[in-house]
Amino acid sequence: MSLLHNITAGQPKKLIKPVLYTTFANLMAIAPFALLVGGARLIFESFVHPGAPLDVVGLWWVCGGMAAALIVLFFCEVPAYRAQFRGAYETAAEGRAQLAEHLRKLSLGYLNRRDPGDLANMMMGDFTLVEHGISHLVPQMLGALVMPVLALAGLSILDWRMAAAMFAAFPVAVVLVLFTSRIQRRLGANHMRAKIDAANRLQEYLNGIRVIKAYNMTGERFVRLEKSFKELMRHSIRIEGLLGPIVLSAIALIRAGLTLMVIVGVHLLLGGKLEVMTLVTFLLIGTRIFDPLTTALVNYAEFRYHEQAGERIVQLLKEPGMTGGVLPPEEHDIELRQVTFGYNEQSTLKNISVQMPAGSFTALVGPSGSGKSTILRLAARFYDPVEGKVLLGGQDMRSMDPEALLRKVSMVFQDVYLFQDTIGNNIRFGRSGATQQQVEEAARLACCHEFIMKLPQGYDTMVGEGGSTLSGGEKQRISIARAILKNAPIVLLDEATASLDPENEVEIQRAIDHLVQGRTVIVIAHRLKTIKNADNIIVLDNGQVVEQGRHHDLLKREGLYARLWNLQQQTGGWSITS
Ligand SMILES: Nc1ncnc2c1ncn2[C@@H]1O[C@H](COP(=O)(O)OP(=O)(O)OP(=O)(O)O)[C@@H](O)[C@H]1O
Repeated sequence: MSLLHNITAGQPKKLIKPVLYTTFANLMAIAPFALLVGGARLIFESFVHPGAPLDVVGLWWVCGGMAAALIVLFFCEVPAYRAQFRGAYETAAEGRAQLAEHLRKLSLGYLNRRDPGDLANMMMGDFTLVEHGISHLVPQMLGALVMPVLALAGLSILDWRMAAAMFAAFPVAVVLVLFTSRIQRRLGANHMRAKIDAANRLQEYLNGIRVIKAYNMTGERFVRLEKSFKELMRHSIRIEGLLGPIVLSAIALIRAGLTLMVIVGVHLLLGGKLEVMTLVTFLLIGTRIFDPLTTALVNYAEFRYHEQAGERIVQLLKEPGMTGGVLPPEEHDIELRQVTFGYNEQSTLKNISVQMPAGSFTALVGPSGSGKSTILRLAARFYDPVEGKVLLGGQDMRSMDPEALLRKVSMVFQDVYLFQDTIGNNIRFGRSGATQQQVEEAARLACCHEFIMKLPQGYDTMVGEGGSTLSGGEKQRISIARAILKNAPIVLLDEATASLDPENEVEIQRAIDHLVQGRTVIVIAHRLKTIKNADNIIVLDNGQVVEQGRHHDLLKREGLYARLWNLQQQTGGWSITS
């Protein structure tokens, strides 16, 4: 049962229709064959009993019956075919959507631990194997067994000795194939790993193709990619090379049943212990019975590999998402109370306690790697702390529904991601169902309406994947428009670095001013002049709060903040001097 559960990626009910229809179609497929045996018996009757007239009427009935059976069979096979493919594609489509939904609920910590190639392969490759399992393997395997099982029952009644000879080797073949299961599991897992590694290498190669070209590293990177492809080839050859001969041996054993049956049949016939008609019946059925049996056997071997793909999906679906069902409160002050957190064994934040009152403007400052982005991620509950609590309105965020919580938060990051969709829809992502007027209003406040209107199709202009067709400043402003449209009471902002030109900088600053009005705002500040008016500046160093207060107070202390401030005053940005 767990095999069927796995191969359907947790939806075994989807097999009911395809299996029932296919089994019925296979039952119907026996009718013409049974009529053929009947016809042959009529013909042989006149030879076995010389002088007996040929039953011409009976033969015509057989012919008519065969024609009718063919028509009935056609009308059985069409719905069977439809049920198989509908079942397969429905399962894959629903399963992919269910998995995508589940991924959204998992913590970023879990997703970070998994390779992106692994998840992409699961979404596309593993579900394709599940599709094939439902459309072909399981219905064909079970359907193929209908004829041999009925034949075994019928022939055993006709002559048990002949039936025993016919199926003598079958149990041995089954044991042989079952024996391969464990080897196949190990080889299948290795093959799957090699496939994921090749997908990761390919993704890395494609993502980094600009850097590869710029540094002329084509050769070196390509060697890694080529190596992963060769490794995949090696595992593919190994899985086929080891399992192929075992499955072929099992097939040979099954087919040997026909020879054994003929030998036993001739022996019994010569000894006068078997009628000619019985031998003829066995011969006729024997030639037809071994193909479905070998189909079932080969399908079973393949089935185990596909089952592993489904099992991976089932395991991921079992992975618990972030807990909490309580709706977040209407008070929007945020507090980190004695929080310790690390992405791995190392602690990134060490026993931090900070408060961000509702409606206040808090700035996070500190050297690179000091933990600023990590605090933002905890405030949005992308992760839960290892120790301590993150509180919203005095309540532990762990108890809150993560999705309801995210509805209260607008985020603007440095690395803006835009979807391959129109600019209008990319802004509407902030609030689905927003009218065109509302989208344009948000775009105006974010200082991007003008440049959008200059584009060929205005708000209907398509954006390349990740926003590749727009400049950094333009993408930033679109993401601010998105956040303005969302109109959430909490704003988390990773301020753009000094890489923007002065014109863009002024516009983005204006857009941000609109976004943060009257909200609880936490900003990661790279340029300290932008946070001079912050209500509280939290200075981090190596995962700890080393100072906090207002700009002038911190300057007076002459600590890390004052040093960073003086440094920025001196440089004002980097330049090439020679
Ligand atoms: N997803 C992650 N997995 C593992 N370690 C991470 C991850 N993200 C950040 N880190 C590590 O955590 C530490 C703090 O990172 P964080 O991004 O919070 O610093 P930051 O102060 O925002 O840095 P920057 O100003 O350079 O963006 C760093 O040592 C970083 O390497």
